[in-house]
Amino acid sequence: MLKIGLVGYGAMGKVVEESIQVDDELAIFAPEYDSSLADYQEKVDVLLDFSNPANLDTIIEYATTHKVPVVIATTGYSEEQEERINQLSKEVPVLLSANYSLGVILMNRILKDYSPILKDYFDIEIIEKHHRWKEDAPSGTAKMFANTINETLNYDFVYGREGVAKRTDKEIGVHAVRGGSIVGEHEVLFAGQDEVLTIKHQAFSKKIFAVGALNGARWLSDQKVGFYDMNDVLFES
Ligand SMILES: NC(=O)C1=CN([C@@H]2O[C@H](COP(=O)(O)OP(=O)(O)OC[C@H]3O[C@@H](n4cnc5c(N)ncnc54)[C@H](OP(=O)(O)O)[C@@H]3O)[C@@H](O)[C@H]2O)C=CC1
Ligand SMILES: O=C(O)C1=N[C@H](C(=O)O)C[C@H](O)C1
Repeated sequence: MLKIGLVGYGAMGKVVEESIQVDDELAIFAPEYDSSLADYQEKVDVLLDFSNPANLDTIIEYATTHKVPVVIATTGYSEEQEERINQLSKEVPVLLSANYSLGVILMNRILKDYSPILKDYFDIEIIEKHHRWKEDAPSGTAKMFANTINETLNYDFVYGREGVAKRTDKEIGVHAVRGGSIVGEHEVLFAGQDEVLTIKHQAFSKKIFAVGALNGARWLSDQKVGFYDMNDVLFES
């Protein structure tokens, strides 16, 4: 039985709890459903964080003190925080993904393989859509896609456009839409002359993120100290 220390009991935390309750191999451990790990009376096997970047200090302190692997799902970290997560991975196993759905991980792989070809023919724009309660913009997934596409390009990222804002050849536009209860949509447009190629992922339920992150937690519990992403979970084992 793997004891999951759930950090964050918001919209995603509740869906994670539901997913754990129907799984005989997992147990949830978050006694007060409080984001403060100081209340944990018992050592958990893996921390699973769906909360807020403001919790990072507490997570690092708990993980390093108890030598517990950490699955990070929270998005919106600053560069300085990303560097601290990197340092954390030198002490405990860390799995980080801005999106734990299978479709998005596969889409990222498609973008990695095909953007180097497509970039010679098309302008690239990313559009993400999320629910009205989302705090960070653009989404972690949109940033992941932008970084993947840019691996071989070194273009500028342009976040939205306003006023006189003519596009250049060497930019990737990134656009965030917020409204209603949209679970999560990510679209990458490859726009050419008289034709547009679109690669798109739509999430219809938050369950896909919870299930993916729990699979990641199972996998991470057997790993050595290091920094991992979902490619390691899905394709390297
Ligand atoms: N990687 C992935 O696949 C996915 C990642 N996410 C990310 O997970 C995170 C949580 O998403 P979601 O559950 O929808 O968000 P919610 O706002 O619904 O929940 C956030 C949770 O974090 C807690 N929290 C702790 N500290 C803070 C703080 N300083 N400010 C705000 N909240 C805090 C909240 O506690 P309280 O209620 O007491 O404020 C709440 O329990 C987000 O960063 C989101 O982008 C979401 C879906 C998929
Ligand atoms: O906040 C959300 O809801 C989501 N956040 C993640 C992100 O920022 O990419 C993943 C998913 O799209 C849902």
